[in-house]
Amino acid sequence: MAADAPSPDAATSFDVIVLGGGAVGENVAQYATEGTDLTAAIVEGELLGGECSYYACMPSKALLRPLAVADAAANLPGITTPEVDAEALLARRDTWVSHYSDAGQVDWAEGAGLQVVRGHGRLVGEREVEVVGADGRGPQRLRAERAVVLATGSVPVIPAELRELAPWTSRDATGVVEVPDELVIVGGGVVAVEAATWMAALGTRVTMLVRGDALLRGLEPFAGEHVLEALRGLGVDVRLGASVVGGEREGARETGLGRLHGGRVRLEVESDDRRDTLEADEVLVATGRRPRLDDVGLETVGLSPEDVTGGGALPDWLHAVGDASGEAPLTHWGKYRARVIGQRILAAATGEATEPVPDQVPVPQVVFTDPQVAAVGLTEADAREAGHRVVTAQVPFSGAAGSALLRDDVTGTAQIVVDLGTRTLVGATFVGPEASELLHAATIAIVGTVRVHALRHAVPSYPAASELWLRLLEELPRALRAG
Ligand SMILES: Cc1cc2nc3c(=O)[nH]c(=O)nc-3n(C[C@H](O)[C@H](O)[C@H](O)COP(=O)(O)OP(=O)(O)OC[C@H]3O[C@@H](n4cnc5c(N)ncnc54)[C@H](O)[C@@H]3O)c2cc1C
Ligand SMILES: NC(=O)c1ccc[n+]([C@@H]2O[C@H](COP(=O)([O-])OP(=O)(O)OC[C@H]3O[C@@H](n4cnc5c(N)ncnc54)[C@H](O)[C@@H]3O)[C@@H](O)[C@H]2O)c1
Repeated sequence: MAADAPSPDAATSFDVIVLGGGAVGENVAQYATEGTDLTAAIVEGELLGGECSYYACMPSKALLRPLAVADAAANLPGITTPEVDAEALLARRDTWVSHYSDAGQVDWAEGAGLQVVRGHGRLVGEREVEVVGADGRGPQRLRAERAVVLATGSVPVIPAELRELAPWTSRDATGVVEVPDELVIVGGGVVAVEAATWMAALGTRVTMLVRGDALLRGLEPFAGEHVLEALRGLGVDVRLGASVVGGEREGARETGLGRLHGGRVRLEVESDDRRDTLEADEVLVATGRRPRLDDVGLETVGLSPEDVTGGGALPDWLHAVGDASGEAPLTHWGKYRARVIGQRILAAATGEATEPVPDQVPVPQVVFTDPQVAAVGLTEADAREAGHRVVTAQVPFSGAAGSALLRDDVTGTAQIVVDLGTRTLVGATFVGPEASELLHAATIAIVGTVRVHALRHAVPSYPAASELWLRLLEELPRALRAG
């Protein structure tokens, strides 16, 4: 059973204490102890399983998948188009978030021999942690004999001009209960484009205010262009170069997850030196996230949040992983780093050899819009900026029989970026239906430093979408065909 802080009979000393029981915290605790007698406590202030399980990845993908299938079906002659059933869609979301119960995760943790301590944890000195229960009980003092891991995740950044409006954050969008007739989304990143997709499907009139001139900056420009076209096709009013400079709302207050947070919102919007007023039932802030390190007691050990996220060395007993570390805020990346760091903690305790880790591991990411965007490694621009001499190959997503067969209106683009010196892949981006499934081959090619001439002998099945790889390799200069 999970321990409520403070629990008089709970052990107060553990080999490893993990602050934050998101997917990443769970993984690091598991990898730091598995197959040994080492003990670990996971201190969790909300739900074990964290943001991804209840408020982020799981609910958003539970909402998006039926929509993508319905849209594909609408463009596949031979089957009757399924209709979106909002109530059933939200019910699917509720199932996938286990109705906001973490009982299953607690069972898993206990099965893995991990102690769950409920409450807010903070450092109070070297290897010393204090936990205060959600009801204010405590504090309970815990001691880490070997390591403390900060896996406290991240919080949304809310621009000052919107704070007084009690805006929706991504939690409300994924947990939507009261579907607004009109919604303004501020931001043009991943949360914004995914949320716009499901909110539009639920029948909301969505306006996106994007301060830059493109969506999904940081990815290949063609990715943002495809998604812009798709969102506009769904009826989303995407306004580029538009910034919120002020706003007001009557009765702005927290009313609960996914419920309207007050009366109508009035926003002052600046674009092209013009000011307009925009009204809506709700405003969703999707302007990025920052590591949650303000309230973990770093000052008690002479550290600041910047010391943790800056990439410098931390004391040997302290680690940061996942969103809290300032690295790519993605579940799979955090879990990868958790496996590496967990294994290092275990190795230090047992004398086992540490697993070798390559210097440069590329970060993959999938944006689950329709079409999907899947990218790994460097964009062409980033590769050039990093000093690589590169060549790219680009083909339409419909360029192979298998990818064209996926639906009759296939749009999208596939591109690889190849370093001319090493003749290996340094980046790849696929935009198209089910593009996520093409990505891992690129990740393997980069991690394995496979020369592109060798990839020509990796034969994709016919007619599968992976035949796009053949098209891409054929587009490269002939000189690269020789090893
Ligand atoms: C809408 C949305 C959709 C997303 N979709 C995807 C996706 O499809 N794929 C993907 O890879 N990534 C996705 N992400 C990113 C992903 O959610 C995060 O990268 C991931 O949750 C990070 O995991 P974490 O364990 O580091 O942090 P979290 O999941 O945030 O977990 C941290 C935990 O620590 C607890 N905590 C914090 N401070 C304390 C404290 N002092 N004491 C005790 N407990 C504490 C919190 O309650 C929380 O449970 C999405 C993000 C959002 C916002
Ligand atoms: N499918 C996935 O893997 C997935 C899905 C959702 C979120 N995530 C993760 O969550 C993280 C956070 O997502 P996000 O969309 O909030 O952040 P983001 O960094 O992807 O996008 C933030 C957007 O807000 C804009 N912005 C920033 N400050 C602003 C301001 N003051 N006013 C107006 N616009 C502003 C930026 O220009 C950008 O368009 C992402 O980095 C991503 O790693 C992943």
